[in-house]
Amino acid sequence: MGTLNKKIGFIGGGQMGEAIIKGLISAGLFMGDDIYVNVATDKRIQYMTEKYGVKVIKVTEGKGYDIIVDECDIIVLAVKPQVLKGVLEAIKDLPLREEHLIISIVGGVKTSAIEKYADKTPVIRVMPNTPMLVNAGASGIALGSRAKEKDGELALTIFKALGIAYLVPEHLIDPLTSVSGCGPAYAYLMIEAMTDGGVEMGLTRDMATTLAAQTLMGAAKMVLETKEHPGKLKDNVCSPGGSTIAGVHALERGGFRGIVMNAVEAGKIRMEEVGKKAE
Ligand SMILES: NC(=O)C1=CN([C@@H]2O[C@H](COP(=O)(O)OP(=O)(O)OC[C@H]3O[C@@H](n4cnc5c(N)ncnc54)[C@H](O)[C@@H]3O)[C@@H](O)[C@H]2O)C=CC1
Ligand SMILES: O=C(O)[C@@H]1CCC=N1
Repeated sequence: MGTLNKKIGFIGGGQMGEAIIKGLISAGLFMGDDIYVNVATDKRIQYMTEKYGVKVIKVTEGKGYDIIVDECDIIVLAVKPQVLKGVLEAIKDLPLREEHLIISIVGGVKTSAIEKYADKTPVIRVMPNTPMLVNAGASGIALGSRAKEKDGELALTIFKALGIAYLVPEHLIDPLTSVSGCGPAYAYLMIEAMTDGGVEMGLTRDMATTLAAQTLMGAAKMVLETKEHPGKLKDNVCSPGGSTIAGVHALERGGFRGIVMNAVEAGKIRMEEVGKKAE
């Protein structure tokens, strides 16, 4: 048994389910043996079993969730929003108890929508992100109406093992989604664009990608470790009359900060729409 001395089951073992499983095993919170995963394809059964030594159960015609409900203390909903309703319809008649904890990472879907299908079980909503795969995740956690402080502590322990995690009121989860959930994609665009610029100036693609990625990581580390305002750190790079301020001018002429703020706003609006459709 892992250090949490609990069993955890994942309904959905795709990209995010796998990222969480990998992090939990390497943190020692759960052993492969304590982890159950529902998957939808045979290929995934073989991959998850061989790679993580977890117990994998295939879902066919809406069946296969009972083992997770019977065996696990924590049930993680890690399917796409579009299939969530079918999953909830299928698990609502299973013996979900007060002692279970449901953790949903499904984008946009409120705890109240999930609580309707599980009349005793506490529900927690988490928005993690893909850098969990390399132990550098950033998650927001919100408690549903039945979740107690101890449930929040448990979720914090789980997601802090995969990076950083904040407990927030639920109305902040959609805004947070667009900053940290979607944010990696925005950062990859920046890395790709800086790489293309480097390639245009004659750098090899490999070297330019590594330089750009290391630069974003280093800049992020500076913000986190020095706790300086990003504007001050930016000023420190800009020599008077130098190259950085010329680059900053070019970015601002293109509306860089406004565009990024628009992206964060668009992500939040879309997440709300996706959530409403899924509920
Ligand atoms: N991709 C991301 O960066 C983030 C995603 N999320 C949320 O995580 C959830 C999962 O996303 P991903 O892992 O990226 O998707 P994914 O498509 O990689 O994984 C979903 C998995 O569920 C399986 N599945 C489909 N129907 C099923 C069923 N009825 N029962 C059991 N398993 C079933 C699929 O075969 C697939 O492997 C989504 O709701 C998304 O909003 C949250 C944070 C970040
Ligand atoms: O794009 C999405 O909807 C999900 C939620 C946050 C990241 N990926």
